[in-house]
Amino acid sequence: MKTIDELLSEGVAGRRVFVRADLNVPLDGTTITDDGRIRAVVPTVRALAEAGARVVVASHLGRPKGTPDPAFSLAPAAARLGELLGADVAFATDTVGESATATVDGLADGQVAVIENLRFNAGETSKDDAERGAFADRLAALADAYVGDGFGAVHRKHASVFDLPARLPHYAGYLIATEVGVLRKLTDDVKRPYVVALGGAKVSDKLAVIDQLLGKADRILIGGGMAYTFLKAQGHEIGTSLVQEDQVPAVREYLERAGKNGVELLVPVDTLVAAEFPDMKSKAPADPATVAADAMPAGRMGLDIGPATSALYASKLADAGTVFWNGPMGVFEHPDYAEGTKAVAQALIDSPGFTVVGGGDSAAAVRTLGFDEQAFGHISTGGGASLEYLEGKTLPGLAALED
Ligand SMILES: Nc1ncnc2c1ncn2[C@@H]1O[C@H](COP(=O)(O)OP(=O)(O)O)[C@@H](O)[C@H]1O
Ligand SMILES: O=C(OP(=O)(O)O)[C@H](O)COP(=O)(O)O
Repeated sequence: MKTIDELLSEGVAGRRVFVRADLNVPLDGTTITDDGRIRAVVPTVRALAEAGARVVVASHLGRPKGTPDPAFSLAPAAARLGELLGADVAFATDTVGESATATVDGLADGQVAVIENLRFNAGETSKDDAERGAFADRLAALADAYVGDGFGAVHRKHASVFDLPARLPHYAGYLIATEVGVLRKLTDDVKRPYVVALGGAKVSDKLAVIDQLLGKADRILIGGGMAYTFLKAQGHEIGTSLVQEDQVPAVREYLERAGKNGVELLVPVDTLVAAEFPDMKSKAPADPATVAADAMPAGRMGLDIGPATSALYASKLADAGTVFWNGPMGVFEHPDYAEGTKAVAQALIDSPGFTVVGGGDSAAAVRTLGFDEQAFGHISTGGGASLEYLEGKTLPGLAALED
């Protein structure tokens, strides 16, 4: 894999360099609530700009449906990137249209532009190779070289991640190099017990990862929106909680296999429930009840792990040699559902082992809940990407950067 340092040594002055970043940051309206992913790509963008490149930064944000949707505009991220760089950053209001072409054509050496959300185009995420390829062709017309630095998206076989690097001289950016360097430690030299904590809302993606983790981890702690598919698989009532019905049989099989393999696969013993998902705007008190995991009332939604589960999970982290945590334990953005996530974050800090927190929201959680980033071994910008790396899978966005 060639790195950005090789590109810099070849000389980039006057060349248009496409940087595929992951600027998928949490937003409250147009306010960025955690800018960690933007800060993470600054070294790459700054190095290119200082060397005189015309830098074209691209990313997805959220999951728009292949068509422009102002709620998912990258404009706030572009503005924040400009603040962090201490320079004007141009913004194209489309991705491969007139605005993008004019904006890139208007760049002087050393200037930076952000183009609009890649996922405003159906070609970005299409499963059809030709459709993705056609979109990648249009992206390729904007640049002379490609730097892959969107680590959080390298597990996606998307046009800007997988197809575009094949069309341009391609290099790995500083963030990808750092992330891979750290995660390699978790595959090559894992100190045991190896504990993986999983939560969050991308239930389908993350349930699939457990299959492989059962052969690698000593303990797997389940929380967040994933937990209720497990409780359902155990035959419990889960009310209106998040669930991945089609994966219930697979989860049942995981529970059985964990028992046979001697892996501790732990699910919550208690949970916080409420009548509805909390109002994130007002953050009004939600008044949840704590119930045993096998006694959830119908019509209620599980929104955090309960205190007994927090204590149990803390005890399972207390002697860990290695910890990987992806996915908040509850809807931490609301103060009434943040305790489980806080407890697990604190347990990682207290653990003697090497600790890695991965994922856009998990990283945002530890920062916005007031934890010191330095107290963790590594905070990764990738959740699903890190998990799939740890699974041992070939990641499209890394494979595409190989020579
Ligand atoms: N019980 C739950 N029900 C619904 N959403 C949940 C639950 N627990 C956690 N979440 C949500 O999961 C989201 C983060 O999920 P995800 O994107 O999978 O994590 P990451 O970005 O760290 O990989 C948070 O916004 C949080 O509110
Ligand atoms: O937020 C992301 O992943 P993560 O939630 O696993 O950390 C990445 O930006 C990938 O986004 P996607 O899961 O919509 O492809």
